Amino acid sequence: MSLPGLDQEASSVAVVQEQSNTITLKPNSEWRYEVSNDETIKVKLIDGFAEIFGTEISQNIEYTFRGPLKSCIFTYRGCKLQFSGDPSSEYVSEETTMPIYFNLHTLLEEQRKYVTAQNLSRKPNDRLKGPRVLIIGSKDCGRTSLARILVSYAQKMDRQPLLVSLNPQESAFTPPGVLTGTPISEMLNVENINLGETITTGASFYHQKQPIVKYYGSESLEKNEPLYKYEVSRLGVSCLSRLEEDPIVGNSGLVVDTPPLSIKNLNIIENIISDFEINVLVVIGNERLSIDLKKKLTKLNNPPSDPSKKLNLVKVAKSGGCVEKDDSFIRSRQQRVIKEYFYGFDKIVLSPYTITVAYNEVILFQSTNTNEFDQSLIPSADSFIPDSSNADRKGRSTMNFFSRFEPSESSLQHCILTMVNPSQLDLQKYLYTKDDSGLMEDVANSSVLGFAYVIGADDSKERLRILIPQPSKQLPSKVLILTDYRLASYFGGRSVNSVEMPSSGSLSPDVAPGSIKPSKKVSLNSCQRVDQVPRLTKIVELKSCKNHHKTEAGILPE
Ligand SMILES: Nc1ncnc2c1ncn2[C@@H]1O[C@H](COP(=O)(O)OP(=O)(O)OP(=O)(O)O)[C@@H](O)[C@H]1O
Repeated sequence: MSLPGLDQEASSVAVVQEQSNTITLKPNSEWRYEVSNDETIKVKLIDGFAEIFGTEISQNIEYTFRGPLKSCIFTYRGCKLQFSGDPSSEYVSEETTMPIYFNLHTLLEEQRKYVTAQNLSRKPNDRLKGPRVLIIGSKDCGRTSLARILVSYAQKMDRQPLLVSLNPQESAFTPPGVLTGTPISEMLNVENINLGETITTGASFYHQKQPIVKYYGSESLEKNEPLYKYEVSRLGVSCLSRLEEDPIVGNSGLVVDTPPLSIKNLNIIENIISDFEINVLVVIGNERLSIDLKKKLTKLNNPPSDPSKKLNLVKVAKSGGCVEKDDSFIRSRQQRVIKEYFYGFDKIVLSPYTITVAYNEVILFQSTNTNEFDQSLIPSADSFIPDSSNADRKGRSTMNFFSRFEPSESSLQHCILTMVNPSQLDLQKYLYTKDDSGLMEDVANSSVLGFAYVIGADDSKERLRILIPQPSKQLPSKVLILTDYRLASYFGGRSVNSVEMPSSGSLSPDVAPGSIKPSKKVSLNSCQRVDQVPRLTKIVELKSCKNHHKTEAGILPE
């Protein structure tokens, strides 16, 4: 006997639990799941199309997701998933913000098309740049997820955008504590979201990413805000020159992910806008922040003479799936990323190298805590202009971003160090002198070569045992900078019995390269083409649209 009304309700739910581990998703719905620390779930797409933060997953390939993890699998057209393992939480939601994010992608793609067409008739030094997008919002509002979605969709359209991560707590493609800029020319690794494959991880199924990495060393912006701004500006210079030199990347633009920022961090936001020549500022789910930013940025900036530098503010909704990442979740993920940097994971096993170096063979720096030095030495925000003119460099050289320290067991045991390469200096002379003039600035301007882990420091023998990722009898660089990250104990060589590589499988993307033809009439609730939207005259709010219409490529939100 059935109760009146219940049948009707049951048929409207998006999920049908056919077996205990099979999930059927209706179009435009997502399966959200959480995996606890050290737990693993395996998921297979057995029918239809699905994606993880914009990256397509293949049918009949088993994907392994290791905790701690909070994530989702979304489908535009409906799909059937099978999973094994024990997620700590899992449910299906139809309240997705993906169509909104897709609309934002369409808006950016329109701008890329416009820029590509314009650049055909322009000289190399006069080329326009594709959209430069900055994503901001409060903690856990989904900035990183949106950044991944936007670069993945762009990559599916055969673009090569730069993914810039300015959040040292969760650096992209590296261990934490650094700022990165990475050209995305191939799909992202959905199983290993933070790290993925880089050139240090050897042969892999996924295309290896080659980030440019700048040191910051901490996740607290307050600890050394001048250094943070400085490194952001140096990364900005590198990223913009990549956009200028490489026409494919230049037409594709860049997407900048940030730490949680509020209106109190206006100074940092303004710096990022100028350092990366941002022209699309996306605020996630924070009405107050977008209104405050509109007021402040309109007041503080005169309209630029160059129309391609106009700044447009776009407000998008926060996904209901975004979950708060507590401190223990963040720490466990960071520890896992660091271990994987040295040892790889089940599918790509790495063998790091242990070397021994004498205390007097290395030059060690640590980031200065700004609370500890003379505030009058901090240059004003205006001096962090991405410009390498001599006057500017001279001004900065008075700034002590770093302090040198002597190696000892108490200061170095189990610490993570970054290796930087100030190549233009005769380092030998700095090994035996305390005069750091010239060295500090060179260190601040260098890129990070890689990371090292101090297994042990022996004060009696004055020797360090260091783990490095590449085969070498000596350190690739004698200049090392301390980060705030330590591992509780030496994690030792992990033994892994089998090395399994996923077979390639054929991809049938929801958004196949070149297959989507954005509707000529992109109806985005008052959105105009990004480069035509007047500067901050109106906050554009992207909304999802319930109606869909068929295109050659499939379903496209109207
Ligand atoms: N639709 C969704 N369903 C399930 N989980 C999601 C969804 N969107 C985001 N998440 C998860 O929510 C968490 C927060 O998202 P994300 O890391 O993108 O936010 P953030 O704003 O970058 O965070 P932070 O402030 O820590 O930098 C992440 O673990 C992410 O995987």
